[in-house]
Amino acid sequence: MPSNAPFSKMNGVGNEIIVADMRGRADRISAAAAIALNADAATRFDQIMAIHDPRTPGTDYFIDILNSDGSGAQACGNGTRCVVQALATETGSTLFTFETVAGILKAEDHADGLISVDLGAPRFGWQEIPLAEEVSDTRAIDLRIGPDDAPVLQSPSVVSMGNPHAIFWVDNDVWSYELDRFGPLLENHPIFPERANITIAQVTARDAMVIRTWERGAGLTKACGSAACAAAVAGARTGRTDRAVTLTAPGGELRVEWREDDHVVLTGPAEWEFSGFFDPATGAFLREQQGAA
Ligand SMILES: N[C@H](CCC[C@H](N)C(=O)O)C(=O)O
Repeated sequence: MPSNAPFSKMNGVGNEIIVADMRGRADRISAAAAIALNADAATRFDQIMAIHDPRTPGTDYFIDILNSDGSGAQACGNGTRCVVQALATETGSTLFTFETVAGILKAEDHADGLISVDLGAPRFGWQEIPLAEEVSDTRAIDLRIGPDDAPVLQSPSVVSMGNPHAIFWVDNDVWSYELDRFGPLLENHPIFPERANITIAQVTARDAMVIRTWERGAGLTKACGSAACAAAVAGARTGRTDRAVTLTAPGGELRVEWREDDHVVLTGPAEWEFSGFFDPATGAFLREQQGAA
């Protein structure tokens, strides 16, 4: 039976992340293990970032991403920053190239303690997001919540950052919308065959917005990095904002730049909380005592 694997509980502006060290082993973290870890208050998480040995020359590691419901995700910006911080502490390197199921991404640990992740180019085609039916303009799709003549949320911009996102633009305070009630309906709406991450965004300046996200497979989170990227890109694409934006999520601030070369770069902090060992098959874990050898 494979032995336990080391993990660290971390967060990226409040996005709860478990970084699991699966290097040197062939097994994968099971959905059951993810669900068990999420059921314990000490290890409750939004995503697990599992670091595996590299599969492709030129990449440092392969990263598997699991949501707290056990499903897989293709991208996780905040989690990638946590991975960078863990690996930078271990190796002293500051530049990393990761492979995920969505492709290759590069990340950098800056001297000021912030970490940048290049999530690559956004995709706007309806098949790429994906949507269930042909939509010619993904800047605003026909989808609403609430009565037809007085919708509460409507006409989201949709974009893939490797994973599917819908951004609903709102005029009022983002806290005045019942995202916990609408989130599950929108995440699972038939227009999204692979479900979607749902964000409400209030633009407050050409370079600033406030966001809240209901994550696919994880529910309400304090921040979602790829959603911040999707919101910034959709803001610029619809003429609401410039291409460099500071986004305030419930857990803190993230900076996103949609560069002229089409790459989207997310910058923010990462924070270590505690470490331990867990069983990737069952999720049973032991917390490392601070100061223990
Ligand atoms: N928290 C993550 C995104 C997780 C997305 C996941 N919920 C999905 O199923 O796509 C982030 O910082 O980008």
